[in-house]
Amino acid sequence: MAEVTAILPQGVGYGVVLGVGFFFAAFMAILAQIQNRYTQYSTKTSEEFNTASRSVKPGLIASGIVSAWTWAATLLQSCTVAYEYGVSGPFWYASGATVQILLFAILGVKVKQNAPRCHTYLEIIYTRYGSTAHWVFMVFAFITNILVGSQLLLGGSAVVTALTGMNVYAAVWLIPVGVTVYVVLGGLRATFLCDYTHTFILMIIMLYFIFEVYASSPLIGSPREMYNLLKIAAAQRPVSGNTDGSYMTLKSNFALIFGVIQLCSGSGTVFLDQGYWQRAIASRPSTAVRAYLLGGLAWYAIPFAFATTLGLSAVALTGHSSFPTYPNPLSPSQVSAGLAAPTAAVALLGKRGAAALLIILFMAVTSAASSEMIATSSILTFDVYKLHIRPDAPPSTMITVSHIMIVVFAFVMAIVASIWQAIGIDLGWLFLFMGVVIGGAVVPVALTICWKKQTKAAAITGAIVGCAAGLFAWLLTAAMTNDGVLSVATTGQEYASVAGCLASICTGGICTVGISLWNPDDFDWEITRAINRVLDESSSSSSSTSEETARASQLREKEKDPANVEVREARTQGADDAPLPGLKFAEDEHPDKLRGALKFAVIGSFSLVAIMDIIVPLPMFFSQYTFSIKFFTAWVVIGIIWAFCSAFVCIFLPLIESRAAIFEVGGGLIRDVFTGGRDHRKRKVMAESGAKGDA
Ligand SMILES: NC(N)=O
Repeated sequence: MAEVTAILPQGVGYGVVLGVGFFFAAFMAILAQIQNRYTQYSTKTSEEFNTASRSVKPGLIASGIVSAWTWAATLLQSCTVAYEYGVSGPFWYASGATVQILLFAILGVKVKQNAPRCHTYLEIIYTRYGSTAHWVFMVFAFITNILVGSQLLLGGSAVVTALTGMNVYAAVWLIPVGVTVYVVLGGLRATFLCDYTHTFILMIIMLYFIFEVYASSPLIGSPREMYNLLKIAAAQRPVSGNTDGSYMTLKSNFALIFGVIQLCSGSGTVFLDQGYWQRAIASRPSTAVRAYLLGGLAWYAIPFAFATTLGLSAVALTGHSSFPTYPNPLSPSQVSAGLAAPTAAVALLGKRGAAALLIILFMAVTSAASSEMIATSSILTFDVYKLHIRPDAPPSTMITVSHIMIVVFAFVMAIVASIWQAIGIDLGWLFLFMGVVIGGAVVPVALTICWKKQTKAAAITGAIVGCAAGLFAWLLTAAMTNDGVLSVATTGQEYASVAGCLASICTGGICTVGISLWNPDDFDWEITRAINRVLDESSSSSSSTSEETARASQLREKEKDPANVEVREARTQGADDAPLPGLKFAEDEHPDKLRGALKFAVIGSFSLVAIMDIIVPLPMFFSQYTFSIKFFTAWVVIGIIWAFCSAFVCIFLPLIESRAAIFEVGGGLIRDVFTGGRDHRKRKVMAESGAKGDA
């Protein structure tokens, strides 16, 4: 097997992992200071730290969704399937994993309708089904976060090592360091802002690769040349299961199987990951749907355009002397480790390509890892510590626990990734395995917030039986298709994985629906609507810190201004740990008002899913169509236009929406520069004296 020799010095690996990590930590520290000084939101309150005061606008939520859902695998595995199956690989990677984000728009509205003050989806499970179900689903939630977190580190470290020669364990342990610091410093809102900058950089580098490959590279430089090179590749290395072995057809049996795996496993990694619930919780009620639909559509372009660029470049350039393993193709283990994208980047652009790939990957890994960290920390804080250890914990303790749990989870991610590395599990294997183990809990979790007839027994049985059925089908298929041999290689094959994923998700769904219909519940949503309402109404007393009381007073002052709808909305949604008594639903939070948003979510998400997963691909699959040069060019151009639209959503929309806040912060900074901070101190003293007067 030809090795991929490190093209960059080790120092660059350490420099990116530590240097860029600490740069963002410092950036986050500054952002948190600015937020605390110039806005009404303080990172020192646990509501703000964990829910961003439920006031974030759709553009920033969409950019946060894109950043959380852009894993190392989104860049690497999408290129792997492009390398293995041709154009259908990126298509199924993107179409299979956008669906869950689009459908989550429905859960986003449901959570606003039925549990508007929850911090985690597990609080809803606890309130509806009690302690046993809470523990069962907490295990599924932790497995999801640990699998995703460790997979991020595994994929990220494999590429850092391949490109720079950095020790793989050093990469696994050092990548989370900077992220931990910045998440602890900033909490959820500042994490969104940091995610925004990561996504900004990621989009720019993706567009750089696209233009290099399809416009300026002397090796490819146009869709026509790519088309010709892919034709030559198909003659030399035909793809098994594709029409005529072509790389330019959606009639690809293994890509279709991969698409089904992607659909199932993506459902688990979205619906069971607190990170996506957290973004719905952080949204304004009226705009959660828009944020998820926009986020899903914007994310689609990343695997689709990136892998249609670099994954296909790897196929096209495998026979070129600049390819790192020339004259050999990548070995199966190199493909499974995710090396198609870095080898293509090196073949195209040498050291520049390696450096660009290293940075884009680091951006993806760190921003997705930050989402996993804050999500898991919220579960450990609200569901383990608050519910089961210290129900009367004051806000100041909750915030300390949140910080500690972020550090704990960083250690867990690194330990588990090191174990995978040591026992020879790579990114590809883990990617195919995840849906098998967590799929059973998907339908029970979704129905907990959507269906009043689901019973506790049905939810628990569905999740556990689904998981068991998935594991059984996975191992049985691996054994049956490999003469009884069970190994990492045989259990990492597509047939075993698709059997396990389908068995897990379908058995879980059938069990939970069947048992519920046999003896249905008639749940009263008022019970989950009351989650944290009592806490909100009573917590203005002793448990609040003086800063929180002062902040409550500031909010009361702002609230008196008839123009300040935003502050009233934040207040009624528990924006602070010390709100006023007698909270009511905000206007747009009332369940009846959200019916229109729900209808929009259902129609929008189902229509888009039908287009992406049925209407476009299936006729092209069954007609066995092989792309003509014109069709391939149009395919590439659509990818490029989509990438630009995504860049607009992720880069410009948050700026446009937040212009008032930017001016407010900018005004505060300018005032401070000209008054030496006296004006700010005066306002603070006034707010604090107002707070004392109120107390
Ligand atoms: N987030 C994914 N499935 O790339």
